[in-house]
This record gives sequence, structure tokens and C-alpha cells, in this order.
Amino acid sequence: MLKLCKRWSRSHTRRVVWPVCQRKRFSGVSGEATFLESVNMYFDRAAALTDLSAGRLEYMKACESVLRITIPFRDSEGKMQTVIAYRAHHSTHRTPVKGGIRMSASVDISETMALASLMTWKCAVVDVPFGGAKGGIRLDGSTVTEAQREKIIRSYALELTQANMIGPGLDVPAPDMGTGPKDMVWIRDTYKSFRHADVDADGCVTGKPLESGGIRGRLEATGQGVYFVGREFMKLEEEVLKTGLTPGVEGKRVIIQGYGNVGSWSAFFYHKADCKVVTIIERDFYLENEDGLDITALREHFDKTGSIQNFPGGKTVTDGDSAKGLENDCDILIPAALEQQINLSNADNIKARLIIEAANGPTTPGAQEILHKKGVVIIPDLLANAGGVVVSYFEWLKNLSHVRFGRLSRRFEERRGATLVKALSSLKSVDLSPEMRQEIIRGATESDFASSGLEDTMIIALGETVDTSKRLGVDLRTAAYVNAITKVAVVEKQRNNIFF
Ligand SMILES: NC(=O)C1=CN([C@@H]2O[C@H](COP(=O)(O)OP(=O)(O)OC[C@H]3O[C@@H](n4cnc5c(N)ncnc54)[C@H](OP(=O)(O)O)[C@@H]3O)[C@@H](O)[C@H]2O)C=CC1
Ligand SMILES: O=C(O)CCC(=O)C(=O)O
Repeated sequence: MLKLCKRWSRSHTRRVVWPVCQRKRFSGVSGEATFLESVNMYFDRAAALTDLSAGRLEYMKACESVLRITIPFRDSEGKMQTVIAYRAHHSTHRTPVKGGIRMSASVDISETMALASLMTWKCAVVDVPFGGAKGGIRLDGSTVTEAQREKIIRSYALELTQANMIGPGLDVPAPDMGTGPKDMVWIRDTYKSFRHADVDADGCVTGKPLESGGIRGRLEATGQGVYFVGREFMKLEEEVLKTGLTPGVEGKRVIIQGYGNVGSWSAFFYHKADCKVVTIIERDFYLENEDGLDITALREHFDKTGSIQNFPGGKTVTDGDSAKGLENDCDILIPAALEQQINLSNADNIKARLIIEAANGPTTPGAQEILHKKGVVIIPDLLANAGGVVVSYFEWLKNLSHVRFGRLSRRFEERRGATLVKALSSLKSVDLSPEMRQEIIRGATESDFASSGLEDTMIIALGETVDTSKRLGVDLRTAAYVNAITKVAVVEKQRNNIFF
């Protein structure tokens, strides 16, 4: 695709599509590569193991275009404020492009481009047929009212619509850090008001609530994927041996950073699988219990108080930097908050033997080197947290087909199951328990399809990654990038871009 380079303005918002060559360099953790530089370093390391030409790799690495938007709004004192927002398209080798929208005070163009790039490689790792994109709104969501937030989100969606950077066949955003289902409804509604004749308009965004075209299972999908990938990895004896742990997730001590969407659902699934969640780290404190936190009771506490702080079933530690909790004793560490949390300043002190990257970009290249030397295994972000985009893909398919998964077949399957049970019951040699009967009779629901489709996808992607890592003798991140780059290159070559 040609790099976009347009500039235009309208009365209430301004939009600029920046040619990527104008991007600035932004700093990250002091003395370390920025997030974008890290993603590119990981890409380069893997790219060197492919037989693709340097020119093609350079093109594949670059971010195709970035839309920059300025959104005005009036704060609670009536003063005019401006919010900067972005939408980056890393690769349109497949369309639509896909990726969440982050809302945070630390959003910048460089971070958005890094996240968009990760989306390209992530979709390829799990065979989701999308290109990579990401959005960012530079705003601390807790500083605005709901009405102000709605206006900002709708303005953002309006600008994307007018720039042709949203639509079921163009670009399909979703939630990321700081955004959620309600924001997705405002986006869908804004898009639909301009494209009201588009029968597929619901597919312009995923992560919507069920009543507004969402799918059962998207809310928990990223955390559930983080669980599936960890559970399957822990079954691979040869791989587990490298960590020094015993096979199986059961009984393992887990630390989770971030109790938002991804962190809370990861906690739920690991706890359900009989792991001990011993520490949960939030921005200003961490919560610990050596015997494992009761995650069900913790959820109730969160729902009542709006925070996990002072949960009576654990000790809340507020003194000092909460990231110190990453260094607590555990088997598995699941960073599920921000990028660059595991860096040169703390990598030496990490006790975990397995790190499952639920967040995007939580480990810097410098930290990774230290951890690898210590024998720590890292299941990388582009594989570990892909569950969100996988179930987003299912939501998009649901929106385009205009029917809930299982609606046409469930009753039919149940009748056939009942006939089978009847036939089996007539055989004296067969003794079916009530649970077995129920399992045979029950037709698959939408949740069953979403969850089993996600499970299958994560198992296949982990298998492919482990195979490549063994074949090339490289770590899992490099292997996942090699697989992703190879898959994207096939599509690039087949389409034979006329601009090459
Ligand atoms: N949502 C999704 O489907 C996907 C998300 N991801 C990635 O997962 C990560 C988390 O996203 P998500 O759960 O959606 O975001 P949320 O906004 O739902 O939650 C983020 C959580 O992290 C906490 N947090 C913020 N800063 C810190 C910090 N410095 N130390 C500890 N905790 C902190 C937040 O606390 P507070 O509320 O105080 O800010 C919040 O509890 C991000 O990296 C995101 O890109 C990846 C794939 C899909
Ligand atoms: O669900 C999606 O489409 C995107 C999720 C996302 O932003 C991510 O995986 O980082």
C-alpha cells in the first residue's frame, strides 16, 4: 500500500495522516530500547533467520500509515481541552486491519505504532486473517465524566469514519487498556449513523456488549487464551524441563500484574485450574497471600469496593514501588498491565521460572537476555495474549453472518444426541452416567463455540511456535516472529503488490 500523506482540517477536529518517515523517536525506560525499538529488534532477530530479502523485510517491518487526530472538549469547569489520538495501520497485507484502542495518559505515536506492529505478527501467529492496526487516545479516562468521554470517543469514531479508517472490510477496532464494551457501542453507533445502509455495520468494531452485536466469550477471551497457552505449555515435558518446574499447572504459584480485563480473567482461569495466585500487583500497591488468594471472594470485594485494595483475604502492601511485587517468589509470572515492566532494573531479581506475557511488550530485550541466561522461559505476547483478537475474529464473523453461532444447529444436535442416548441405553453392556447422557445430548452454544475455537487456535499456535523453536534452536519469541514473518511474506508475495 502507498504510504498516506494527506492533511486536511475541519471546524471541530483536526486530522493529519502522517507519512511514517516523519515519526519521532520517543524514550522508554531509561537506558533501554523504546517499546517500538524493542518490537523492531525482536523482528530483526527473527527476520535474519528467514530467507527473505533485506528490502522485503524492511518494507514488512515499517508501519504503513498513522492518522493523528486532535479532539477538543470542554472540561468540567467549561475550559477547552484538547486530546490527541492516533490510529496506526502497520500492515494492510490483509484487510480488514485489526487492533484495539488504548486510552491512557501515556499514549504516544511511537507506542501506538509498536502496538500496531505487534498486531500484524499476532494475527499471523494465530492465523486470524487480518492486517495489524492499533489506536491510542492520550487521556487518563478517570479525569473525565461519562458524557465527556462519550463525546471524545464519538469524535474519534467520526474522524476514523471520515478518513475511511474504520469499517467491517477496512479496519475493525476493539478494546485495549482503558477502553471497554461501552466505548465500542459508541463507536459502532457513530459509524452506523454515517453508514446506515451498510448491513454489515455491526462488524465495524468488536468487543461490543452482547445486546449490541457482541459475542459470548469476548470479555474473558484474552485471559482465557493466556490460560490455555500456559496449560498446554505445562503439558510439554521437554519444554517444562527447561524451566525447572514440574509438568502441569495445578498447584503452581502465580503472580499477576494488573487486575483489569486481562489480569482479572487470567486470575480467574488459573485459580479455577487449582493454581495459587499468590500476588496481584496494581498501580499503587500489591496484594499477597502465600497460600493463594481466593479469587472468587476477591472478585466480590472488587465489585463491592471498585478495587482489590484491602481485600481481607490477603495483605495489601502500599509502601514503595508496587512493581517490587514482580520480584516475589513464584513459579509463573503473568504481566498483564503495561509494556516494559520487566526491564534491566528488575530482571535479575525475578524469581519466576516461566513468564507468560499477557500484556503487550512487558519484557525489554535487555531483560529478556538476563532472563534467558537464568533459564527462564518466556511465552511471548504475540502468542500468549492473542485470545482477544481470536474471539474478536469470531465476533466479526458473527456480525457478517447475522446469526448467533449454534442457532441453526443446536436443537437438531440435541435431538440427534437424545436418539443416540436412547439407542445406547437399550444395550445392556452400556451404562451411561447422568453426566455422560447430558454431555451427549447437549447441543453446542455460542460460548462453547467461542471457547473451543479459542482453545484449538491457541493449542495449534503454541505447537507451531514450539516446533519452530526446536527446529531453529531459538527462544519462543524468536520462533513466533519467524512463523509470523513467514506467513505474512507468503501473502505479500502472492498478491504481488504492483507498487513494488
Ligand atoms: N483487552 C484485551 O483484550 C487485550 C489487552 N492486551 C494487553 O493487556 C494489557 C492489559 O490490558 P487490559 O486488561 O485490557 O487493560 P485494563 O485497562 O482493563 O487494565 C489494566 C490494569 O492494569 C493496571 N495498571 C496500570 N498501570 C499499572 C502499573 N504501573 N502497575 C500495575 N498495574 C497497572 C490498571 O490499573 P488502573 O485502573 O489503576 O490504571 C488496570 O487494573 C495491555 O498491555 C493490553 O495492551 C492484549 C491483548 C488483548
Ligand atoms: O480484539 C482485538 O481485535 C484486538 C485486541 C488487541 O488490541 C490486542 O491483542 O492487543
